Amino acid sequence: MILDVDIRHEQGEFVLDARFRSDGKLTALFGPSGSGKTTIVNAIGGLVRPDQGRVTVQGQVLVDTAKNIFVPKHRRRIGYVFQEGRLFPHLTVRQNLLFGRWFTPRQQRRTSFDGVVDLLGIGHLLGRRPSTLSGGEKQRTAIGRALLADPRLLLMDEPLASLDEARKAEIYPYIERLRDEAGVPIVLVSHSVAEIARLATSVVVLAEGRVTASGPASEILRHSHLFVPMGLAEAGALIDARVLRHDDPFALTVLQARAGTLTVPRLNHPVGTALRVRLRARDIMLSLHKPAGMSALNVLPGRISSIEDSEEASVDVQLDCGGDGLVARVTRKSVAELGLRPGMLVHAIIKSIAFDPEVLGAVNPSRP
Ligand SMILES: Nc1ncnc2c1ncn2[C@@H]1O[C@H](COP(=O)(O)OP(=O)(O)OP(=O)(O)O)[C@@H](O)[C@H]1O
Repeated sequence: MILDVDIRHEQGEFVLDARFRSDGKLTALFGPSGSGKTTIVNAIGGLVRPDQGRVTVQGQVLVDTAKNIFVPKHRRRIGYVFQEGRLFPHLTVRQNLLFGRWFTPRQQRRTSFDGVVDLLGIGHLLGRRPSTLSGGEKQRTAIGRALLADPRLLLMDEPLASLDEARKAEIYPYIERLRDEAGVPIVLVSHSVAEIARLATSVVVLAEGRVTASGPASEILRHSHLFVPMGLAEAGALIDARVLRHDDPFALTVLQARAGTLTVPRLNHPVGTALRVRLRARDIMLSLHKPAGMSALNVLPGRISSIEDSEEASVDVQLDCGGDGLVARVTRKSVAELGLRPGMLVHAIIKSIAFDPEVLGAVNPSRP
């Protein structure tokens, strides 16, 4: 188990009572402001000493109040990346990066300087000072500095929150590479469902100091009731696909998923690239028959696996489409009128514009 957290902690009026385990390469902590995300990150990093409980990272007990264990933060080998990179302004990028190394004894250094510089694409910035860098370049340098200390775990507390959408899109591929190549598990605090859908392998949902759900990202994101009240409109399926071919005359790309083929606006990824695609529940309609004479390009046959039991106007209908789990958010009225029930064969209709370029993340991205 990469991460095992079971803590209680009081802070003024606020009571944190959180328990979760994660084996994910990138665990996202998700929840409204004040739900306790930063407090958990700080308890893992050693900045907060919980009143009670245990924190274990990669098998090492960092906190166990029952045994009076509290490993001080400088002995935890946990890297931190904050919202605003916190680089040293008077040092160059190279010196900032090397600063990360000073605290790691030479014989424990496993990460290569050149490898990190290459992974984060910051070789051309080494002689510059932080004041001359863009927000995204600063964050890549801050990530590099944390990685060069050979951390057991990397904590990222809203590292992209201060960046605009364009800068975020620029940095996502680097975080994906970090997740897939660097071998250092990551805990990421995020408010953004789109960001989590793109980056997370596991998700822990928090509300008022408690864990309301946790598990693999593909499972958690499929259930909109887990996201109330923040992300109802954002819930959806995450499925794996590959670029099958490009249809240049029409500026389209065809993807192959287990569920079938999906046509999306032209992507720049080469044929064969593995992608993670998010299909939002609200963007999917259901039909009993294979539709004819309509403009939607994506129609996937599937079987209803379950229908949410709810008093609300809309409900989640979970589908199994050739082994891919999809979810459609439809009105309860439609469920009644179409006579939808588990086991039934239906067609999920998805408009190609429902594919959101920002969440089409490469699973094993090529070097940008
Ligand atoms: N030192 C402190 N003393 C008293 N209360 C605190 C202290 N630090 C945090 N809190 C309270 O603890 C609660 C949880 O804070 P925390 O920063 O963990 O939330 P969060 O989920 O990270 O929020 P955000 O998304 O806004 O960063 C909040 O109600 C906050 O006001």
